[in-house]
This record gives sequence, C-alpha cells and structure tokens, in this order.
Amino acid sequence: QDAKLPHVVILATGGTIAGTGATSTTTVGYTAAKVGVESLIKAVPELSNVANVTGEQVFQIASESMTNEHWLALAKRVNTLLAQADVDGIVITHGTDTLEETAYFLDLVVKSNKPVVLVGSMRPSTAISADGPINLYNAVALAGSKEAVGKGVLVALNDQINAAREVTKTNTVSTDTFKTTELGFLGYMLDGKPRFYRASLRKHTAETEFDVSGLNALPAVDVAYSYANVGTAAVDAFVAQGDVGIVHAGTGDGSLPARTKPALVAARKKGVIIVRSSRVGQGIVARNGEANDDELDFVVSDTLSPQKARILLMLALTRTHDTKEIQRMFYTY
Ligand SMILES: NC(=O)C[C@H](N)C(=O)O
Repeated sequence: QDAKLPHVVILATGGTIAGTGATSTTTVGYTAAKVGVESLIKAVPELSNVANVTGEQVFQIASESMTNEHWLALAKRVNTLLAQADVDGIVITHGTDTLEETAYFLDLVVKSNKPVVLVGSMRPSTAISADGPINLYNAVALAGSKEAVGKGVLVALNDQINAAREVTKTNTVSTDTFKTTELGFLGYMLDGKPRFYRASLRKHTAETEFDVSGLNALPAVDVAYSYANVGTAAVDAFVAQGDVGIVHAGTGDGSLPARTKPALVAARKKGVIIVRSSRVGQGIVARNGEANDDELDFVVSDTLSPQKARILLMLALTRTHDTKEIQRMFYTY
C-alpha cells in the first residue's frame, strides 16, 4: 500500500476476462467466468504501480446472462463504495456482450463524480496475448486518475476510452470491438495515462434524476425487433405478459411496418409506453418523422440503440408515465 496512490476497488462480475480455455490457442469455445478476482489482480502485479487495489467478487457470470436484478445489486454496491472517502474509483470487470448496457445503466444511476470504468476482454485469461491483463491495467489507471473524474461511466478496452452512452460492441470476436463509431471515442490510454480529447454532453451520474436505492425490481420493458415480413407476435406476447414499456427496434429511421403498427397503437391505448428506436445503429430517430408520434403518443429514442433505450425507458418508468416527460428524458440522457 502506497499512501500517495489512489484506492481503486475492482468489482468482478465474470465474463471472458475471467474465462479459461482448453489450450493457449483457444480464443473461442472457452468457458467464461471461471477465474476469481484475486487471480485477476495477481496476474497483473503492475497494478500496484498505479493504485492500491482491492477486489470483490460480486457475481461470476457470462454477461449474456446479466439481469435487471444484477444491475440493481451492482449499482447499490457501487454507490455504497463511492460514498466512502477512502475509495477513489471503481473498475468493473465484465463480459463484453452486455458490457455497454451495464455501463449505460450505471451512467444513469451512479450518484458520484468519482470514476467508474467497465472493462472486459475478448480473449480468455489462458490465451496467448490475452487482452485482459493490459485492459485491466489501463482500467485501474484510468479509474484512479484525476482526468476521469466527472466524465461519467467509462468503457476502456484496447487502449481506447469510450463514453457509456455511445459505445457499442461492433465485432463478435475481435479485440478491437468497442467503438463509438460516428461520435468518436473520448481518448486514449497511453503508458497507463489517460489522454482525453472530448466528453459526452448528455447528463450522467451525479446529475441524473434516477435513484435505485429503494428499488428491488425494474419495470418490465422488452425490445421488439423489426424486419421484412414481421408480424405482431412479439408485441402481442410482451403486452400479454404485462410489459409496461416496449422499445420497437424499427428499420431505418424507426419506421413501423403496416402489420406491426396497429399492435403498437393498441398497446399504447392499453397504457404501454412505446419507444420508437432503430436497428440501424447510427443516427437520430426523428420525432414525427416516420410516424406521427404526437398523434400516436409515442416516444422516440433519439440516438440510443434499442438495448440502451430499454434501460432509459425502465428508469424513466420508475419516475413517470407521462410521455412528454419521458421524451424529455430521452433528449437529456
Ligand atoms: N468476450 C466476452 O466477454 C463474451 C462473453 N460471452 C461475455 O459477455 O461474458
């Protein structure tokens, strides 16, 4: 322990960064979530040069199995730790498949300006040139840095720093998979030091109106994906199971197929909040563009991906069912 260094807590949740393969050349077909947090820390002795590190195993899962309940537990732990004067920053080791979703959820509910950095890896810990150790080193250095304070929840892999709201996984297996394609990533990690060039302008962390401290569950919201020949089965099933919100991952600028639209309109009449988003991955879903949202009383996702729109809609529904208010939130966060 070096009193001059920041105290960074590593919260381990599993994923490939904690995965093991049969051989050193196994980079797919490995088992995720095997190695514990103490082993992750021990594998990178250089961490002690940049921070005093302590570890906690919060879950041990592959991130495709992440649930709302995991998020609530994780957010509460993060908020408790960051309220402690002796904690300077948090690193969360996480599977990459839903890493961007956990990052955005935390971006909306963490009540602190202290850095929170999500990190993972694409190769298991046993692989030649595993990317986990260097990613973990950079994440810890970033979480302990003054530069990362107030920047919102960050995602740092492959020497690049991204904002939680905008980053997405873009390649199924490559180590160079996390991208903020059009808006651009925030900066680089270079020799364990952050170099920031931009910041996300949407409200986050300490500035948000969302509070999960008293919540044990989140409102039921699902994503209905659109494609040629789509029918109403998904929307109907979501309504039947009692969803209070549906995010429509529409084609193009969030367009509504002739067959699906009546089901969404009927769902809205029953009180379900409908958010029009797009499966395209880039660009703004324009309000009153592909549909008359004012008339239908729908909300548009702005630039959020369907999976992130689901998160904001769940949190919005913990505060209000007023569509004007919810639309304001989609233009704020
Ligand atoms: N690279 C990874 O971490 C993928 C893994 N399926 C996970 O998300 O847990």
